[in-house]
Amino acid sequence: MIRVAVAGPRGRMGAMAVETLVTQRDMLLVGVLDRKMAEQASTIAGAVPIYTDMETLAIESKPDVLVELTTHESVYRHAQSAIKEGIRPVIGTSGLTPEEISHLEGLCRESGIGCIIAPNFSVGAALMMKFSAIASRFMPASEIIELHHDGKKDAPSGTAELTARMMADSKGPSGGKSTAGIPIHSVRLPGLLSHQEVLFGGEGQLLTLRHDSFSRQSYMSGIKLSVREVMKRNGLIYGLDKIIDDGQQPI
Ligand SMILES: NC(=O)C1=CN([C@@H]2O[C@H](COP(=O)(O)OP(=O)(O)OC[C@H]3O[C@@H](n4cnc5c(N)ncnc54)[C@H](OP(=O)(O)O)[C@@H]3O)[C@@H](O)[C@H]2O)C=CC1
Ligand SMILES: O=C(O)C1=N[C@H](C(=O)O)C[C@H](O)C1
Repeated sequence: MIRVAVAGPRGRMGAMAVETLVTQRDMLLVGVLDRKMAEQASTIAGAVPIYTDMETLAIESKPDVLVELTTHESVYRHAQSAIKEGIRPVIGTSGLTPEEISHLEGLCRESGIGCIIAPNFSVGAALMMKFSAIASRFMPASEIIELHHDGKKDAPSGTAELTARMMADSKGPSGGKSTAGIPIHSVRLPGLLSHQEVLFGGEGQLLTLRHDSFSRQSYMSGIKLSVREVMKRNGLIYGLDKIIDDGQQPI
């Protein structure tokens, strides 16, 4: 049994993750981390206790894995405390800086535990990133347009940042390692959920790679896979694409 905790259980993603994880036969939801207790309850999803600090959650519920789905303001703090408590983070929250990711990588190495940061848990988005990395070797002039619902708090999206990083890495040293070379445009509108286009311009041609999430269900398989995989791995993995082997069964 993998003992799992979820941070951000009242959120759009966290609530769906709780619903999904409680149904998994090889997982036990042992606690949730919220910043306030629910109005009149100290448990959710049956009898799962609600905690307001990581240390108490760690001591009382002893999770193996923390699924982090809060905000860019709290994810770094939660991830650091989890690793220090020997809890393996599966981070879906966007907004970690490159410096914060490097620091978490060091903490994981020191502690000898795994951590997965997946700015996008949907398999389609992971494939879009892989294909974009390949395309950028042949068509280096490119720009990213990410489009999200108007409730999204951060910009640019974590998906766009990882896509740009993978594209820059794939161009080799001359392409640079920063995302700065690849412009990212952010659109926030009601009616949208999560969408991204990567445009590659060439002489008399345009290649467009596009991914759309129409429902947050698109992320649930990736969350389940990440919880299982983080138990088998050591060190920090950045991107769902790194844990989807070529030729593997559809997730
Ligand atoms: N990796 C992926 O595939 C996906 C990632 N995301 C990312 O996941 C994150 C959450 O998105 P979404 O669910 O839409 O956002 P929501 O705003 O709906 O949910 C965030 C939740 O986190 C809670 N929260 C904020 N701070 C804390 C804290 N310190 N401790 C505990 N809980 C806290 C909020 O509580 P309160 O209501 O009190 O503010 C809220 O309930 C975002 O960063 C988003 O970009 C989203 C979709 C897919
Ligand atoms: O806030 C969202 O909704 C999403 N956030 C993630 C991101 O920043 O890339 C993943 C997905 O795009 C949905």
